[in-house]
Amino acid sequence: MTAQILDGKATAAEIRSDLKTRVEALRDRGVSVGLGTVLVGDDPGSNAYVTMKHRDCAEVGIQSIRRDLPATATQDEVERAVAELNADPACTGYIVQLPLPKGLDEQRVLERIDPAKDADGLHPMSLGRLVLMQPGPLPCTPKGIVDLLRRFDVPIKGAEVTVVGRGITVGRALGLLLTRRSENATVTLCHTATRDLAAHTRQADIVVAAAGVPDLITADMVKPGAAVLDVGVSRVDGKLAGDVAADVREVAGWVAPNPGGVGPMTRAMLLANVVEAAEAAAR
Ligand SMILES: Nc1nc(=O)c2c([nH]1)NC[C@@H]1CN(c3ccc(C(=O)N[C@@H](CCC(=O)O)C(=O)O)cc3)C=[N+]21
Repeated sequence: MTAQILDGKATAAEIRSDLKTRVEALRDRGVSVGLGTVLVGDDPGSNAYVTMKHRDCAEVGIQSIRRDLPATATQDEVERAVAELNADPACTGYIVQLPLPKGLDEQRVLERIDPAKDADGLHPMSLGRLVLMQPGPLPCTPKGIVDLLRRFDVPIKGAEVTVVGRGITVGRALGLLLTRRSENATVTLCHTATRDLAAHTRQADIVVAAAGVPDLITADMVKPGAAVLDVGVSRVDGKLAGDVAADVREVAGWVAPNPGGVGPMTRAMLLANVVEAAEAAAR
C-alpha cells in the first residue's frame, strides 16, 4: 500500500475556480478586489513566489499591484511602500514577501500594515486574534493545511498532530489553529531543542514537517497510516528540497508532496483571505 496523495495543486485549482465566481459576484455589486505585494531585493525564490501570486490573481480576476524595491532599500523606503498600499483604495489586501533582506526590521514593517488589509494574517493584530480565537485573517499556510486535510477527509478532531518547526508563519500558527474548538486536535510542537523528535512523530496521526531540514522525516519515524505533510523549503545544490524523505510514502496513509502539496494551497488561501475580506466589507 502506498500513501494517498494530498494533491494540493489540483485542490488549489478548484479553490481558485470557486473564488473566481465570488470575485465576479462582488464585481457585479460594484466591489473590486485588489491584491498588493511588496518584494524587497532580488532573491530568485521570492521573486518566483511573487510572480506566481500575480498569475493566480489574473486567473481569478483579482487586480494585482506589485511593488518591487531594490535590495538596497532602507527601512524608511519599505515602510513608505507599505503606507502607500494602506492608502491605495484599489488595494484591498496585500502582503510583504518574507524574508526581508538583512538589516531591515521585519516586525516593524509588518506592524505598519493596516490590519484591515492584512492578507497574510501575519500582522500582530491578526496573530493576536488567532491566539484569542477571534475571527480574522489566518496565516495562509496553516489555513491551507487545514483545508487540504478537510477536503481529503483526513480526521482532525481528536487527532494527535505533531508539528515540526515553531516558525510564526507555519508551525506556531498551525498549533494555535488546530487546537481551536472548531478543529479539536491535540498538538505537539517540536523544534530544534526537542530531545527525541522520532518519539513525537511516531505517535502522531498527522505529521506536519515545517523545519526546513532536507529529509528530516524518514519512514521509521512515521506511524503506519498517518498523514505526513511536507512544508519544508530548502535548497540543496540549487534544487528545492522538502523535509520528508521519499520512503515515507510506503508507510504513510496520506502524503502532501512538496512541490504540489501545501505550497499551492498557501497561494490559494492568500486569494481566499483577500476575497473574504472584500465580502465582509461589502456586507
Ligand atoms: N509574506 C509572506 N507570505 C508567504 O506566504 C510567504 C512568504 N512571505 N515568504 C516565503 C514563503 C514561501 N511560500 C510559498 C508559497 C507557495 C509555494 C508554492 O506554490 N510552491 C509550488 C511550486 C514550487 C516551485 O515549483 O517552485 C509547489 O509547492 O508546488 C511555495 C512557497 C510563501 N511564503
